[in-house]
Amino acid sequence: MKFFKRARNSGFIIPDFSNSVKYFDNTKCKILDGKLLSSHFVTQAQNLRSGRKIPCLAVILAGDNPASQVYVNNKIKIFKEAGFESQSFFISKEESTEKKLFQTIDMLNKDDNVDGILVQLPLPNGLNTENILNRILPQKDVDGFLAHNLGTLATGELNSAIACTPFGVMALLYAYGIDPSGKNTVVIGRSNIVGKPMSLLLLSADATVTIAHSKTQNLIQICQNADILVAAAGQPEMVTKDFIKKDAIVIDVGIHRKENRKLCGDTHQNVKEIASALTPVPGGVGPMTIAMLMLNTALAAWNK
Ligand SMILES: Nc1nc2c(c(=O)[nH]1)N[C@@H](CN(C=O)c1ccc(C(=O)N[C@@H](CCC(=O)O)C(=O)O)cc1)CN2
Repeated sequence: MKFFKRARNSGFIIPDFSNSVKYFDNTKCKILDGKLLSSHFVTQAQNLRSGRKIPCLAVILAGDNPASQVYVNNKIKIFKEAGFESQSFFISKEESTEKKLFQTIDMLNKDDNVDGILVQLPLPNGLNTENILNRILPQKDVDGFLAHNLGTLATGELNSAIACTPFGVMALLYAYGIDPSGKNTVVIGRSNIVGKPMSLLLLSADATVTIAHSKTQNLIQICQNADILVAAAGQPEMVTKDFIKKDAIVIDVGIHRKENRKLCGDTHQNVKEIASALTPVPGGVGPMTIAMLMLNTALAAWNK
């Protein structure tokens, strides 16, 4: 964007504001700030800690996925900031067998000081994720991924660990005064980690819920009916403004690294032209995932 141009006749530099409206993002779309909200959670967790058992999380990282290494380090750093304890178990790709992971989980299941066990996903190829996760005791499943905990959520009970990403989405919605009750909501994605628990949480909050996925027909029309649209499709910038009902709230759960190294989500930036609120990537749902992990670990430690 240029504010000046060279005059055609004189060659002088003269002001030119003709494009200035494009300089700032002048849409009215509100940005739902997960980074800010997550920092409030960390502070509150710090304050609540005094006089109680120090919550302890054990993180298992199998293999050498570089993004997973970053996420695990972030978790350890944030736990430390809140005065929580964490232990990490790094298992090389070569050593990552089902037997080795079972042994590590069994040892942590028995350790009374460990309140929560987290196996960082994705696991190296060849390992059966479900088998390995199901080795964790349900009361130590602070990711909320186990069939036991997802099943509890399906009954409408909210008293066992809830998957951190959808839990963080609900916290963000309520923090911005957005009540899903009675709203038409569409969740794109049906994974056990995000799509299904997200839909169950919205249902528990009295929303009308549609789950869309890769085989859904007329996806755009379905999304155009959503007051709240949750994009968890795993496809970079797939959701464009054409999907969005005017003034809808758009929650972007995706996180992808583009060729230019910048991060993007499942939604295109042009949704801001139509939506009334959007979670940014980065700084939206991602930080809330870690905040909710802290909350789940604290609850596992304090509600024994
Ligand atoms: N056992 C688990 N594995 C995975 C989970 C999970 O919840 N439990 N979720 C993702 C990865 N993840 C946490 O593990 C995670 C990803 C991203 C963020 C985040 O805060 N992202 C930042 C951007 C970070 C960057 O610069 O790369 C943001 O969105 O602002 C937090 C947690 C898969 N595996």
